[in-house]
Amino acid sequence: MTEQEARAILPELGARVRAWRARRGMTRKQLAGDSGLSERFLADVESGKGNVSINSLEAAARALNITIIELLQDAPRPALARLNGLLARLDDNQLDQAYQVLSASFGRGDERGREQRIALIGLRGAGKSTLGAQLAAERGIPFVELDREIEREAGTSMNEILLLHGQGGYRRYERRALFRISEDHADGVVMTTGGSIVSERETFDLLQSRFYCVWLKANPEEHMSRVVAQGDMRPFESSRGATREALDDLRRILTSREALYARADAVVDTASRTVKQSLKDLERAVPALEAKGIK
Ligand SMILES: Nc1ncnc2c1ncn2[C@@H]1O[C@H](COP(=O)(O)OP(=O)(O)OP(=O)(O)O)[C@@H](O)[C@H]1O
Ligand SMILES: O=C(O)C1=C[C@@H](O)[C@@H](O)[C@H](O)C1
Ligand SMILES: [Mg+2]
Repeated sequence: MTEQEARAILPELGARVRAWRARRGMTRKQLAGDSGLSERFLADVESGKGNVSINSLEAAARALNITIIELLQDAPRPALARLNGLLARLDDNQLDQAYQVLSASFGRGDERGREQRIALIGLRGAGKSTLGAQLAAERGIPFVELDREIEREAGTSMNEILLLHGQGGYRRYERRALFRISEDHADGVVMTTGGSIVSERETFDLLQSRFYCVWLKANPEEHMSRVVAQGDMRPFESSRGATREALDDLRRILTSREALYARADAVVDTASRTVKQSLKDLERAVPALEAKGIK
């Protein structure tokens, strides 16, 4: 973020503090009293001049009886807040059900050709490349690796993209590549993805809206032994192969992503299965192949 962009946030933040204070019907003097901040400081913040610290922001939010997140997020949409309130009471299973119901009514069913575009998601060593290539060959449809398409989009290697443009740049090329691949393959494709694709909501939403997603999973030990066999430990914390540290890191990453991967349309567990068995499981998990031209 440039200094100029950082400064542009301050008037926006000031307007939000003012709007919340108005909604609560609090004078600036009251907010100062309740938060322990000075009236002068609050006046500066509200007019976009004060570069407020996290602690002061927290104090103002608490006095307004909201969380710091609510203070920072975009203007609340009452209908969305009502829905969020309802969803927040559900457990994980109920949330999955709610997601299915909502996406069936309002979601991505109308995306042309979606069911024929298979995206394989999952952690490294899941078998995305191995099984993806075989599934595509069997179906007689193209096989693409998203990471290679991102490199094509950027005209340079993955390392260079990250070096030159950072994570943000990588994600931008990734979204462009996703658009292009889905536009180019109305008659079907099998695509592998990078393990972290689920971690940015906007990208994962785009992926799910245009591709039928299958989570290929395994247990941590198998992920690790498959990755070690390939001799490249990314993204796990290790310079010396399958250390305890690397396995702990893998477990942490898997745990933190499990609920996201689980949003896939289908799950195939490759643990203790041969490649041949998993290919059969994958075939069963994906929609039947439509004859070309029939939509
Ligand atoms: N049941 C199975 N299904 C898939 N692959 C398996 C299975 N059992 C063992 N393997 C082996 O695990 C490895 C999976 O590697 P692969 O490169 O396909 O994973 P990947 O998901 O593409 O990983 P990356 O994210 O690094 O690209 C292969 O060497 C494959 O032979
Ligand atoms: O799971 C991950 O976070 C990653 C997986 C790899 O495919 C690479 O995309 C990168 O090392 C990050
Ligand atoms: Mg791969």
